[in-house]
Amino acid sequence: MTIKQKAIIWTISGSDCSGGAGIAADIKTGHGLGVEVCSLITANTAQNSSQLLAVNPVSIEILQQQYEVLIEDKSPTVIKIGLVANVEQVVWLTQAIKALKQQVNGLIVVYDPVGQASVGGNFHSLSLNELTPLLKVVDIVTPNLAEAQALAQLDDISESKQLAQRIYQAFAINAVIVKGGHSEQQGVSSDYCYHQLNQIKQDNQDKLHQAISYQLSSARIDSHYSHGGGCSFATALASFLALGYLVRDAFTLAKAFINQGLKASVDLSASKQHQYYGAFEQLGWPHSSEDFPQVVDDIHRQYHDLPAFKSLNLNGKQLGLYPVIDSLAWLKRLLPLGLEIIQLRVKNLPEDELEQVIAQAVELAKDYNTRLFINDYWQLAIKYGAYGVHIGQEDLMAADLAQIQRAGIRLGLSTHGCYEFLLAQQLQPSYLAIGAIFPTSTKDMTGQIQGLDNLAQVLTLRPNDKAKQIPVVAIGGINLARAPLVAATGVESIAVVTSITHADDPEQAVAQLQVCINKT
Ligand SMILES: Cc1ncc(COP(=O)(O)OP(=O)(O)O)c(N)n1
Ligand SMILES: Cc1nc(C(=O)O)sc1CCOP(=O)(O)O
Ligand SMILES: [Mg+2]
Repeated sequence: MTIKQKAIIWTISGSDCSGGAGIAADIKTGHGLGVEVCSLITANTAQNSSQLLAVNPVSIEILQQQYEVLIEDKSPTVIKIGLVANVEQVVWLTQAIKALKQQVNGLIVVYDPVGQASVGGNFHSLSLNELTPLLKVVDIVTPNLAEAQALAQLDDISESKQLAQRIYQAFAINAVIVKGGHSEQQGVSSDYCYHQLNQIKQDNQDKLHQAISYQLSSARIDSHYSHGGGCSFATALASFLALGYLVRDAFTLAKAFINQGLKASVDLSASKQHQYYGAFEQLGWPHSSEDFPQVVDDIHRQYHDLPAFKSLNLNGKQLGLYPVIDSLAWLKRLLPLGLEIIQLRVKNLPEDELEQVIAQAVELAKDYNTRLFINDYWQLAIKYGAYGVHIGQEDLMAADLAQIQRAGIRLGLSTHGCYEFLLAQQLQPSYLAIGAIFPTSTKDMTGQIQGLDNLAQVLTLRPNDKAKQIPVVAIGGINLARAPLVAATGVESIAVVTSITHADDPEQAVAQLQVCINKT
């Protein structure tokens, strides 16, 4: 058996003697998510379910000792900072992070700016001015609404978006996630992330403008067993980042982790007569689709009342092998092979030639029972009555989905990770593609390689009721050796380019790949 080296995160925060928050929450969270958690304790807090009695900061000397032993053989991938107790600690921590960033390539620092205890009382009396040097070296902050108002210096604003933007601009923070757990919004908990895709802390300021935002929303779950929920969110986020997830996916998984824990806490809450403030339940990797949030996005605001796209009408058959080819010659060669689906993916053809190719492709496919999807060119797909169109995430906003729907042609959507998968699933397309499963030479998919575990994970994001599940296609780097592993996840279809177009015998490659995917 090979044992995989675990990713290491450091938590730099306070100890909570009641065991619910701080270091205790961080260790339970990280452990359940499969990362190794090392701790640097900043303070020993005396608290229980009704009061915060004392915060006893540790000295800089003790912090330095913890740092020195850890850096020797437990270098972190991600650092999560929680309670920082005084100005001396801010100064020390700022220097330590600067030094670590020189030493550890790609280090990410997440700061959960805990200020007040939920049972009342302050953890520190640091002013914003005093905290600013630290804020300027961290990459991600995860304030709740009150903490965001303090960081943004906008006490009368309760809109997460505005607060996040202000914090982002004031401190050049790579991602600001404003948690909605304590907001006044009726029945809904909405978390907002303002994120700059390129790492500005090691880059130039021009890129400040390329920010993108993500909003996730769930039904509010009220539980008195939520002590340490904020720490757990930040540590879950840090753990998912350490495991290699992009910010948008780590954010989504962390929100699902919190929903899962809060739901488990509800029963415990109910069993207590009075409002005992118990510890948040850390239950490991979130698996149930019901714990995952809704993605709130402009595209959904625009299309919230659009009905589901037409189905692929498989009548119990498996979608199977999905060749993606780039010419009429390939289409003519593959159509007679009895495939359920083929995609024409043409790049860089002059406009008039492109239109001719699409028109002819649709005409050719009419003599076969193969579903022909046109990649990218949705207007031409509608014009020539193609069976369907495949659209990528980058083209989603520009495409007129209502027009595609009215034209009665099917829609396939690309996704890369759980955030995009949830977003696309809400649009109810005819199929969902997920990639790139493996590295591929066909397209630059840097940073978006899913692996088999992620493929299996997104498949669980579909509703439990099989009849309501949208078929999923796996794509990217799939060859004959890997196809059985992909098929074993239960995915309905595998899409391939080079495994067919670069094969010595493409017809044989089709037959062999078909066997792999249709066997399951
Ligand atoms: C089945 C399938 N999945 C994903 C893609 C990729 O589409 P997109 O993201 O639009 O990228 P391009 O193919 O246009 O480069 C696909 N074509 N088919
Ligand atoms: C076109 C494409 N889209 C991907 C995605 O993940 O969205 S991966 C990919 C390339 C697929 O080619 P091959 O089978 O040669 O690896
Ligand atoms: Mg495309």
